[in-house]
Amino acid sequence: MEEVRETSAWVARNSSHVTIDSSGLEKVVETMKESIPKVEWDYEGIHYFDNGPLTVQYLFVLDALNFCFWPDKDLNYDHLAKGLKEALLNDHSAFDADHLRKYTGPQLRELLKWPRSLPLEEERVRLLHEVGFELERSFEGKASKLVESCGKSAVKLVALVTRHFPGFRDHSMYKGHQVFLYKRAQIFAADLWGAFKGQGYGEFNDIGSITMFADYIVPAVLQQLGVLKYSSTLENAIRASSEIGAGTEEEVELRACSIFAVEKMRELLSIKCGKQVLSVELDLWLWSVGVQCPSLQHHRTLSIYY
Ligand SMILES: Nc1nc2c(c(CN[C@H]3C=C[C@H](O)[C@@H]3O)cn2[C@@H]2O[C@H](COP(=O)(O)O)[C@@H](O)[C@H]2O)c(=O)[nH]1
Repeated sequence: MEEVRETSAWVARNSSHVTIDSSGLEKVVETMKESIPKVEWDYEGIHYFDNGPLTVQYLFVLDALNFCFWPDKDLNYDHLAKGLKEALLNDHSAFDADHLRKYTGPQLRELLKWPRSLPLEEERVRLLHEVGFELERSFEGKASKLVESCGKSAVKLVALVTRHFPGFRDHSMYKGHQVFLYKRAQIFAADLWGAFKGQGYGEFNDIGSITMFADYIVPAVLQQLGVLKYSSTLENAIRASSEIGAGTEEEVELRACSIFAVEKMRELLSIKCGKQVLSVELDLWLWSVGVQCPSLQHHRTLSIYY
């Protein structure tokens, strides 16, 4: 994901509101010298897995909807992963492409057993339709065909997903530059790799190319660890739970600086301790720390990308 790395680095070099504190970064790496924390994919036991193509379909639908849970204070990622799993266990055809094309808001709510409107519900439904329609048009209705056509390359998979499915084209304009973040497309590749343990549909020869997934949890963890520093205006806005507009400098910097910081962390681990770690592994560790910390305050942006 050279374009994600390069454009995030550009943002980090030109940022106004978020900075990477190199001594904070070194301290964190120091604590990881002895043993690098490793978190098992699906450590929560909430995902569907049958070692076959239906799991690929499940993960693609999951990552098509893997964004913006916070507007409902009781809703989180676990509800989505578990709800979709239950739906699939009850009806193996629930995510067939022709079904995906037809979901309504109330049906999606029912599927997730959620008693009220979902945040950005209309967008969630539109994205499901987009996935169903394009899978049917180009991949015989099967996300597994999409994955098979990538020749074990995560980079190709991200390129193919973003080319065919506009909802996955997570990018922004920043100080006149186009910045690529591709959170949901990259996490789809990582979820396959994690779920299938690097085998079968999860075998990618270039998994090291994937960056961290710029969401709203990991930036907050990096700040708490002292790796990211915010301007006082940004810090106050996050503390006050004020909404931060999508595409604002602040929002792009929070996400891009997180990607750059995790790349730096990986580099430093290699230089200082000779340990080779994947950004995907660092991401899952940082994310799991964040979701287990209920007092963590994260930035709030209405977005379909994360
Ligand atoms: N960077 C990063 N962000 C991630 C995930 C995951 C889940 N990955 C699964 C894969 C294997 C594991 O076992 C995990 O279960 C979700 N998110 C993001 O978090 C936010 C949800 O927060 P809350 O509202 O509190 O539930 C939202 O933006 C969502 O898109 C990740 O891994 N990395």
